[in-house]
Amino acid sequence: MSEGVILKALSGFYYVDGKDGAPTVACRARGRFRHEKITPLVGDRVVFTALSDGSGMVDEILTRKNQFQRPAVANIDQLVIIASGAVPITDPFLVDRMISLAEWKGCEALVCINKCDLDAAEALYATYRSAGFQTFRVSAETGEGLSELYAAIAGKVSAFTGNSGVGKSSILNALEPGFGLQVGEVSDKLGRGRHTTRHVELLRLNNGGLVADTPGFSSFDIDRLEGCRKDDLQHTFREFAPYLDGCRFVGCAHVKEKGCAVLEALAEGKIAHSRHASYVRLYEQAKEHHDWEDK
Ligand SMILES: Nc1nc2c(ncn2[C@@H]2O[C@H](COP(=O)(O)OP(=O)(O)OP(=O)(O)O)[C@@H](O)[C@H]2O)c(=O)[nH]1
Ligand SMILES: [Zn+2]
Repeated sequence: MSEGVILKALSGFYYVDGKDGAPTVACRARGRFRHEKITPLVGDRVVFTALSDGSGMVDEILTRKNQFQRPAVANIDQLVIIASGAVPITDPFLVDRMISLAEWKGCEALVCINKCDLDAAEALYATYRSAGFQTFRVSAETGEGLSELYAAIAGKVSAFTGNSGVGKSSILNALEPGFGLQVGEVSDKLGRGRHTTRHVELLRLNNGGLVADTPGFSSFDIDRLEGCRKDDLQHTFREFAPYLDGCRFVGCAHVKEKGCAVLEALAEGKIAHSRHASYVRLYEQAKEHHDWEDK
């Protein structure tokens, strides 16, 4: 028996990495997973048995560190959130929602601003750096900044996400020329075919990292932060942490309360306005959702 990672799931087969250059093994899952209603996921760390015909059998799924429903992946170490100050300009709210999702699921959030050859996006860069995130400025076009990004994903399991046309495929191709992912004009990509279900796959980098190929913001399960209650949300904004104990009222929502230490920090410029605005928007969503759900 060996240990490996599921890189791809397709038609009942799970493609498990062959460590140290050994070929990927196409495995079936033991029947008991079906009886126990457990579906192996891409990213799962598994124990498998190689069979004499070259195929294999997944015997055991090791405990997951986290899991996402859309795309269906497990054990993501970090979300690499790609943004751009050039067309198509990224709405910071979408970045903040992804960051909260990452924090909620227990993975690191990295912010990577692409298309710096066209626009350096100083404000975005300053916002995320000062909020305490690893923030990169890159250009898939010129190669600027890519070596820092490459180093940050070495040895980790990363999922790249970002609005359509921001350059996710271009960055991955520039990092690993062997990938040959399809890059398109923004307008071409809006046509038919873009909405067909895509299978997630983990791609292996030469630096030991694995990356999930490019799900867009819309395909990540971010419509609502699954299970994240309005009172939990404050903890997904890491730059609020130093102030959370300083509010006058226990259970302060940090929206418009008197004596709120978060709002004071906002007024003093210690918290970015766009970040707090995203918090308020997510807070309202969480409130509505759970009011509805609790009835
Ligand atoms: N100037 C410039 N153009 C870029 C850069 N990165 C990507 N592009 C262009 O932006 C367009 C979209 O790039 P993609 O890599 O296909 O974007 P994507 O994020 O993978 O898009 P989806 O697959 O729709 O989610 C292409 O025309 C790229 O050539 C960059 O750093 N600078
Ligand atoms: Zn407060």
